[in-house]
Amino acid sequence: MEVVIQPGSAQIASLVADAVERLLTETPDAVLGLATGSSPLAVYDELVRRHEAGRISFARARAFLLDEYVGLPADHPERYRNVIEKAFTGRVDLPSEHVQGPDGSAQDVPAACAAYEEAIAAAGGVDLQLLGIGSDGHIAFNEPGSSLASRTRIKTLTRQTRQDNARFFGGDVDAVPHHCLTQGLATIMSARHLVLLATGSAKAEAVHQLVEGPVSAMWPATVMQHHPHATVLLDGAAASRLQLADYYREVFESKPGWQGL
Ligand SMILES: N[C@@H]1[C@@H](O)[C@H](O)[C@@H](COP(=O)(O)O)O[C@@H]1O
Repeated sequence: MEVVIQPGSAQIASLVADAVERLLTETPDAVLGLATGSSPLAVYDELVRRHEAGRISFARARAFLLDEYVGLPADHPERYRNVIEKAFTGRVDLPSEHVQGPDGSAQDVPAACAAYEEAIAAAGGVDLQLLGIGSDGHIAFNEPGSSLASRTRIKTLTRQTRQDNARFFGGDVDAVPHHCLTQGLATIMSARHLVLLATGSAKAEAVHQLVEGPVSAMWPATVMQHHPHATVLLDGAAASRLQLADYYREVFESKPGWQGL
């Protein structure tokens, strides 16, 4: 796992956009894994800037979302399909029919989850998966206790996650759905490159566990320690509990430029 500590979101966004630009230059029909939440927003803004400057085209790319709330109406602004369109995909030349997410309004939930797994596999798998991390260590919506071998399925959100996300629902925790459909940990682990972003001290303990803790379903993100190509980008606050922070800084500073993330 590569740990990259940067001064702030702007520097992190630039490095991640470099990785996406490089991928799309080499493979214009690459498959992107998109995350919602506030962590990737600076990355999306930077990708939009580069698209507007004529540096990146998403016209042939495809994208899959990590997760979706269950039961929100199709036009609800917090439905992740709508959130990602507003934050990113609707601002670039990525055709909307190339963007898929789990179907949170499906009547047959197991069938919808299986269909989503099949769609990702049929696209050849995800090349680069963006990830945030919950303060309880979840990735996508894989809450503590999630099977490390899990695939796309329905999950019940923890009180903590619903409280964390209440800010997107006018501060009303009761307005946050109890259920979601989420890619499983094994689904996420099938992506070829995992890129996790975390900023702020609220993430410091989860980041410490992710990078330096034992692999455990209690901190689901720790499964990433088993991934052969995982990059974790942090600001100083999110990195503040890392025991080997100085070493990670030294490794990144002495990294050959051609290597990229
Ligand atoms: N399902 C999303 C996750 O994919 C995201 O990583 C997490 C952190 O969000 P934020 O980046 O806003 O802190 O929030 C939600 O729970």
